[in-house]
Amino acid sequence: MQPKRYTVTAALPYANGPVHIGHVAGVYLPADIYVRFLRSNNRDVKFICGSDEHGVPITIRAQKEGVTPQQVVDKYHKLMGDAFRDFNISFDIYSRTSSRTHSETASDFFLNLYEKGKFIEQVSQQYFDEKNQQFLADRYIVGTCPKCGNENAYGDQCESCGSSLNPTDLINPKSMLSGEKPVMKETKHWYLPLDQYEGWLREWIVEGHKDDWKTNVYGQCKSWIDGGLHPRAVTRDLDWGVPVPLQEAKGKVLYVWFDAPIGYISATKDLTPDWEKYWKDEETKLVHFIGKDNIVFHCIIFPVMLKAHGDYILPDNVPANEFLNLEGDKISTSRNWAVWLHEYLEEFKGKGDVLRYVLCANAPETKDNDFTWKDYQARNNNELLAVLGNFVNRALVLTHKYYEGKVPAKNELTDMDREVLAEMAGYPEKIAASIELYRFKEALQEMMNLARLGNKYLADTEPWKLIKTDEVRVQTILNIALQICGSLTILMEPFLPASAQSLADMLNIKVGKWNEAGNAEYLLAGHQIGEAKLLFEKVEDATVEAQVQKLLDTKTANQLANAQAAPAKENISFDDFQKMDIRIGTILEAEKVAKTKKLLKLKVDTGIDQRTIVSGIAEHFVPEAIIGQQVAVLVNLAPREIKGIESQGMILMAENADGSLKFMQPSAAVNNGSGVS
Ligand SMILES: Nc1ncnc2c1ncn2[C@@H]1O[C@H](COP(=O)(O)OP(=O)(O)OP(=O)(O)O)[C@@H](O)[C@H]1O
Ligand SMILES: [Zn+2]
Repeated sequence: MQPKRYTVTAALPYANGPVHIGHVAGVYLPADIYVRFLRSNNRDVKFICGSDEHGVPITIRAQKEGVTPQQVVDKYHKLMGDAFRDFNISFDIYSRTSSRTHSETASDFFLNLYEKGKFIEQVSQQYFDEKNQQFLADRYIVGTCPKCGNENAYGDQCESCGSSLNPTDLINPKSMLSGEKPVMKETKHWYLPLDQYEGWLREWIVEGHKDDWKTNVYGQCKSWIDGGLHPRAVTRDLDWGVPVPLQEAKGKVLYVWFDAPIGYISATKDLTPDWEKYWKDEETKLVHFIGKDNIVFHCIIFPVMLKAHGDYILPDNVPANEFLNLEGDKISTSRNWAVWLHEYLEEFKGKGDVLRYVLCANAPETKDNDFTWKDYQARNNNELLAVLGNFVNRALVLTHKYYEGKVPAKNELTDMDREVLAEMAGYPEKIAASIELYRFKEALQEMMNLARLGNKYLADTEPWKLIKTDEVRVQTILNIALQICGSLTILMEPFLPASAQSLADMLNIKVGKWNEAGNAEYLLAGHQIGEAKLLFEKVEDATVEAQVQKLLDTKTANQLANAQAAPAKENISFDDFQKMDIRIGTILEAEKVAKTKKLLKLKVDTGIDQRTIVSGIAEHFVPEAIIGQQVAVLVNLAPREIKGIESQGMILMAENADGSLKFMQPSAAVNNGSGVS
């Protein structure tokens, strides 16, 4: 049965960095496609999102940058909101959890559960930083992971092996604030007894959603439930967050994962006075779009909160995606390994839809996927441009050429015409079926198949040849081609909204509703179409090469930033050192050793003599550029034959963390032969 209305939420992005393509592919794009589709079907839908502005990573970032947490979230809230808008993510509201409405709503929610006796209160020993007089929650504490030995594991999670941890699991715990070893101190917190809901969760998810939830989501939930659930603290000793609304809880705030999902509710309140209909009426279908690391919060913890409250509906589905990687590596905000949405939109003006297309076609729906610039280029050039853009352009240009831009009449139909029209009529339903099942990749493929159908139809009928012999037939062919274009405006709109609008402008029509797609009379004979423009442009090699270079630069910068000096070698005696005869000499000649990549043959004036040295530095220096430079030479290294040349000594080099080589040079010119000691 069709629901009366929909509430669609997209994970609240964390306001400690900009939006990247992983976020988009995982969450915001599929959610937007779904919502646009629902709107096109005249369904009553509210599309809800906002920034998640609480939690320890925000306060840590603020401390690092020497600003207030509010300044951090203000900056990223704006950056993210603007990027989503410019990318045509059509939220009905983009709110934030530092808003007044939100803190009231989250507070009330907590109190409601508190008064119903839904929490367990527990006093326990927790780490405390004596120097800063503060309890150390979650990421405020680091130490060695007991599972994998990573020395920088956080109090709540090890990012190296993915284990979820408690602060007390860490070996050698250290405060992130003072760097000191924390002490144990008593503190009281409120826990949500998830274990008491195990039976209910089993019934609701394990039995109830076996068939309609995605296997990756269902599997994760089942394994959590099978593994046994434990009470989870919903309060923290912190000063950044929604204060716990109890007298005895001064200085404590709600745990960020307790308050964030309530953010969906408070955002809806900010959107409409009718908000309760969207959260409390059984005839509303609630759908959460998220990435895989949020599954436990949206399928277990938040539903338990809603259930404990009692007034709210539960999600009908949580179509979580797996992760998108970038050029073979995990996307990471802290390592700057990402394609940032706002940067893309700046550098690729007017090409938002190309990214939407690529990220949908390659979405991590059932497994982790990889974004590469090569794939971006190929999909743009071979699919968007060659199939969709090309078909539309041909249909419009020919209509202008033969009929002054007026839709020609549909005359007598051939069998082929009838088949093409029948196939076209089937697409709206086919695409709808895929979208309703959250299979957006498949839906996009079907939309492109309609463009392929149009392309093939024109290639098979060849109106540009027929025009000389059978003009009446050409009228019919172009009429049908234009009907396909008309349907495409509607069917591509959820995926490529800006291009759908451009195409509609060219056809001089409005983007219609879903039920108008597939109609063989969508454009009436005689209708004047507008100017034909190109929907897509070729992406050149140089463009993607520049993007790849940008990523390589990031990699190098990371290597340099994270470089650790190699451990010291064993001690040697002064005599051992004295045995080495190191002199300053001048390079007189330099040339590449034939048929090698790395070797230069150098002639060096060592002050003692002029000698030949073969050095593996050809990838780092242009021969002509190093002539005349003074360098340090180990002159008593036993001679050695390299590629048939006798090398008499060694040039000393410093190797940087990025692998580049630099000469060891005196700070001012000295006589050749000067000893180094
Ligand atoms: N690479 C990715 N692929 C798919 N989904 C992602 C990816 N990274 C984040 N997401 C999802 O995007 C949503 C918002 O992410 P959130 O702001 O919580 O950042 P995050 O997971 O901490 O990412 P990051 O560490 O890269 O900033 C979440 O639902 C998350 O699962
Ligand atoms: Zn680990």
